[in-house]
Amino acid sequence: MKSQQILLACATGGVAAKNSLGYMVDYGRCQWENFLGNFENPFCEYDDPSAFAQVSVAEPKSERTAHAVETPFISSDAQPVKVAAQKPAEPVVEKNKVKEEKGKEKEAKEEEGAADPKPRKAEALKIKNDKLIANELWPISSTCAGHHNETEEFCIFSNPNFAGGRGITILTTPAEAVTIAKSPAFTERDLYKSVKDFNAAASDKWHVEEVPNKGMGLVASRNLAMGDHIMSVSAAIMTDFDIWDHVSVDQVRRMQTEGISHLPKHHRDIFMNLSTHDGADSHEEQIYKIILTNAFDISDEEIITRPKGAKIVNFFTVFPEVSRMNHDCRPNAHYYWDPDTFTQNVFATRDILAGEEITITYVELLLPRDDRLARLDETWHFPCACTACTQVDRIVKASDDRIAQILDLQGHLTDYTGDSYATPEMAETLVSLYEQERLYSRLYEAYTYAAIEFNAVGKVWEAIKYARLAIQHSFVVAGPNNDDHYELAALAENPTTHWSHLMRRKDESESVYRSVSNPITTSI
Ligand SMILES: C[S@@+](CC[C@H](N)C(=O)[O-])C[C@H]1O[C@@H](n2cnc3c(N)ncnc32)[C@H](O)[C@@H]1O
Repeated sequence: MKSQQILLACATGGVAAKNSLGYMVDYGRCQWENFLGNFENPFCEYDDPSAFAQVSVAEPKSERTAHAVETPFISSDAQPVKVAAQKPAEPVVEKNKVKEEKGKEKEAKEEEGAADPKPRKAEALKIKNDKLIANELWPISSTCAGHHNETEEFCIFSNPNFAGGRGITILTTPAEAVTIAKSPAFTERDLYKSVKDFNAAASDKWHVEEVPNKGMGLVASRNLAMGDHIMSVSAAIMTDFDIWDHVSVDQVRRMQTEGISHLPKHHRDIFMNLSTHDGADSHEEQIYKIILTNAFDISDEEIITRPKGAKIVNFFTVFPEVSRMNHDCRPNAHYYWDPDTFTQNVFATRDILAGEEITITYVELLLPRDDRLARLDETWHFPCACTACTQVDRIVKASDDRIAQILDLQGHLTDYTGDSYATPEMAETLVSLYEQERLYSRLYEAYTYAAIEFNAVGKVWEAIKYARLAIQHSFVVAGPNNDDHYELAALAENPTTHWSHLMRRKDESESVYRSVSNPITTSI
């Protein structure tokens, strides 16, 4: 399963990415230096602040539907939407490689531009055109900034009418603003309305209250059952990751502050109430630190109106109510991003009692206790006080041993070659281990393996049972339209035509297991 990647960043600049299966990549403390040498912090790229162009203001107001009060629905030729699963967390090394390549591309482009000024002119014209269109589509589009050597500009785009008047602000390029404004959440009347209804759902299910040693937290107001919807929340502010490659940190901070001022008061107040982790000396610093402490990493990968071949853009995104959830190494809730509605959706991964805190994880959970503690300390600077972290040594060791066993079993179960030792019993052991470890948001992985392994030896009824369980659990952590859903539904419906059928059966003539070339997409 491809799954959602989030970024939650600490007030002092720590950033970590994780996907909806709890697979987390810590980028570490990324402020002005390369932490652990594994994340090239865009903040560090320019140390000469004068290298940045001064602010420019977008086209005159007459070019736009300034402060439109009418709902700005835009006609779209968008095709019906398929919400695919989300992007898996990129291995850090890969991310560095991408960045390196990006740097080389940039250099090559610069050389090209120096030799022949025409491409640069054409690009500038295109950007101007994008800007005009973006200004038409966004009721408020204001300050722009960029590096003086480049044509790339980043601007503030706000729509105070989005989600029934809750509003949204996006800091990105004009081209990306056009893409977003043409996506279903902004163009389809029913979806647009449902975003309002989602936000209104705050609720008899949960409330915010002070939680010992954690600041504020989300607490269940009534009993919730596994799979219950907890909230769906639209974004307050989305900041394009690439902005730090082109705009100085100070300028980004000013733009974020201006962007927040464009939000309607109600939404702005909820945002301004969020945690800065350790306080702030000015309004601008408060906004900056709120974003660092509370942002999730959202990808536009699944926005279907994205032009073919266009690069994928990631955003630091704050969904204010969702950010009230504190971390727990054995959380009882999980979330996924729905690009159709531009909402972050939270569901219970187990039964939750009234009065219990509702929690998510900020880090990869298939790690020994000490590694989890270290990551949380390095990245968020808080000592994790959850029950899994504060047990006596003997219990911690038993838990660490189970984690090691889980990783070992996964190694076998993801081996689809003829040499694999994987068996249905291994998959059932994995189910049991996840239950013992209370890692409920990962159960569907184990159910998926069990479905495949039983089908692989021809036990179709067990395969159907586990495929159905996997579907039920994957809804909770990745939404109803995740990629694996279709695969698992095909398996549950007709196991004998599924690629996994009899996959592990011994071939009598060659005495080897049959290997497959198209294993299920589960990325764990
Ligand atoms: C996204 S916010 C969570 C909500 C926050 N507690 C509030 O008051 O709004 C993240 C911050 O909450 C605190 N926090 C989250 N989980 C915690 C935990 N398990 N233990 C201690 N502090 C925690 C840390 O200060 C962290 O920087």
